[in-house]
Amino acid sequence: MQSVFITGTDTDAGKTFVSVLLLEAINRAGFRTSGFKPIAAGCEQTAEGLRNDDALNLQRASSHKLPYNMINPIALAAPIAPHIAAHNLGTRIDMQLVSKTLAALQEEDIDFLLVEGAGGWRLPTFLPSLKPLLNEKEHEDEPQKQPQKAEFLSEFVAQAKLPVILVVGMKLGCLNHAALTFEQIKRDNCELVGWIANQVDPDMDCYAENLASLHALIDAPFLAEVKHGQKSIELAEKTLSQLLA
Ligand SMILES: Nc1ncnc2c1ncn2[C@@H]1O[C@H](COP(=O)(O)OP(=O)(O)OP(=O)(O)O)[C@@H](O)[C@H]1O
Ligand SMILES: C[C@H](N)[C@H](N)CCCCCC(=O)O
Ligand SMILES: [Mg+2]
Repeated sequence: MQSVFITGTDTDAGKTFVSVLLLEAINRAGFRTSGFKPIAAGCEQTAEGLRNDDALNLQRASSHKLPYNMINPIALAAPIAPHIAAHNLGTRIDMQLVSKTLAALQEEDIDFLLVEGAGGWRLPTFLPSLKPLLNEKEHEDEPQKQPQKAEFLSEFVAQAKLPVILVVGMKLGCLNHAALTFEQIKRDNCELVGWIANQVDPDMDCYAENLASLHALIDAPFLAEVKHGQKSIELAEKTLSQLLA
C-alpha cells in the first residue's frame, strides 16, 4: 500500500478539496482508497460523537469504507489551532493514538491511503509555552519535570516516512508560503512527490505569472492544476504510477 501526506501552503489552501478529487481519480482507476484526517479542529457534536467536515468528505470519497474513528482519531470541537483546542480542554493531542491508527490503517486491504494534515507544514501538535492548565496547580510541590519541547505534525510525517504532496492555494502571498514550505519539507528530509496548484481564488491577478513563479520556486514534479470549481481531476499515467508505487 502507498500512503501519502497532503500538506498545504496554509489552512484553506484547498487540501480537502484537492484530496477528494485525488481519491475519486484513484478510485476511477480501479484502486481501493481511504482518506485519513488524523487531527481535525472544528467539529459538530452529533449523536455519534464529534464529526468534522474534512473527515466526512474524505470518508465519503474513499472507496474502502471505514468507521469514522479510524478516519479521524483526534476530533476537537473548536475551529482553532488544534494544540490550543486540546489545551483548552485540559489535555494534549495524543500522537500515540495517531501513530496507532496509521498503523491499523496500513493493515487494511487498500492500495492508497491519503493522509490530510491540518493547517500548513509546521502545524504544532504541542507547545510548552501555553499557560499552565487549571489542574496543574495541584502538582506544584512535585519536583520540576524535564523541560518539554515543541512538537509538530511534520515530525510525525517524517517518522512515518510519508511521502508528501504540497497543495498550493493560489492566492496573493502563496509564493512566499510555497517557497518556505518547499524548503522546509526538504530540510526535514521528507520526500516531496510533487505539488498541485489549486485555484482557491477565482479572481487572482496575474494567475499565469504566479503559476510560472511557483514553477521557478518549487523544484519538484508539478502533478496537477485544479481550477476554481473543478469537479474532477485527470491524473497522468505517470503520476498515478508514482502515487501508487
Ligand atoms: N479549487 C477550488 N474551487 C472552489 N472552491 C475551492 C477550491 N479549493 C478550495 N475551495 C474552497 O475553499 C475552502 C477551503 O478549502 P479546503 O477546506 O479544502 O482547505 P484546507 O486546506 O483543507 O483547510 P484546513 O486547513 O481547514 O483543512 C473550502 O470552502 C473549499 O470548498
Ligand atoms: C480550524 C481550521 N480550519 C484548521 N482545521 C486548523 C488550522 C490550524 C492553523 C494553525 C496555525 O498554523 O496557525
Ligand atoms: Mg481540510
